[in-house]
Amino acid sequence: MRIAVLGSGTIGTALVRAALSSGHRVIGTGRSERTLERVKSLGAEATRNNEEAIASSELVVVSVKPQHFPEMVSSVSSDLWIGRTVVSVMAGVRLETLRRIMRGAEVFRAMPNVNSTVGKSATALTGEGERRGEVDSLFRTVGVTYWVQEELMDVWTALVGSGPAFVSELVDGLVLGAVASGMSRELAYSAVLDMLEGTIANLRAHRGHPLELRDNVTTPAGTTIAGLKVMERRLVKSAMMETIEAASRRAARLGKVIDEKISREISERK
Ligand SMILES: NC(=O)C1=CN([C@@H]2O[C@H](COP(=O)(O)OP(=O)(O)OC[C@H]3O[C@@H](n4cnc5c(N)ncnc54)[C@H](O)[C@@H]3O)[C@@H](O)[C@H]2O)C=CC1
Ligand SMILES: O=C(O)[C@@H]1CCC=N1
Repeated sequence: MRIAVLGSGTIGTALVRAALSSGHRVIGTGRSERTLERVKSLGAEATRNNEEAIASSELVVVSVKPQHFPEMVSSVSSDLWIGRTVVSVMAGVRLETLRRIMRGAEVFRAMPNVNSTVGKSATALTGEGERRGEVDSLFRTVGVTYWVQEELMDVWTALVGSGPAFVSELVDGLVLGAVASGMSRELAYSAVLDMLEGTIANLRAHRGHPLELRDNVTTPAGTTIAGLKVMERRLVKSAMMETIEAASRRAARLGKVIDEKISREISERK
């Protein structure tokens, strides 16, 4: 298949790589010379011209930032979408919005995460169409896939899309705590990553509630309960809950704002 990736940034580049590794022919677009050179160095074609990329491809991945989407689609002739399969990885932007601007295309949404750059994304997919299998295969090249109802995309975006940033903040906090207690940053960082990997393996092996693992670690009058008391006093769990809710609300808001811009764009075209 011939695949176009519109906006070859962090996620777009991971998908260019994935598509090439699956034997597809790929054309990536970007605005800067640096982006185009990077795409070429991976073995794909590169162009600034989104229309040229769409016209020559069966499957089109839209991986520009949501804020750049209205401007990007306004520079593309609406006829070009007819008969294409389009997959948007943009946060918030709804299928309904995509269908309205890309008449005649079958549209899907995907929400991967930055771990796609190391083949370890968990990607939510939604939408319907004949190329569902090909869309699934593309994202399985960068990790695991889950087909979900569109209603879940905003919270998925918060939990899994933004999740690596939240976990990185927690990792940084743990490392700094160890540094404050006298450990070198380098040793602490390596130790935290090993501890996280082990904890994930343990949670997956036991498949119970995470609090069962917590209780197995927590010795009466021991070290863990001393730390847990601080987490409880500082409302860490509550903060994590609010973090996911805030990010999810932001995804929904972004979708609404982009939908309004696209509606204006369509009425101006008429
Ligand atoms: N970064 C992440 O962890 C995740 C990002 N996403 C979504 O993926 C999309 C891309 O995000 P990133 O890769 O982080 O952004 P990025 O900024 O790294 O990449 C976007 C690329 O699009 C290019 N671009 C902008 N307007 C363009 C146009 N008119 N034509 C061609 N190229 C254009 C930019 O120059 C840039 O290279 C966003 O919509 C975001 O919501 C989804 C999941 C995770
Ligand atoms: O922060 C963002 O909006 C994007 C979507 C998910 C991860 N990064």
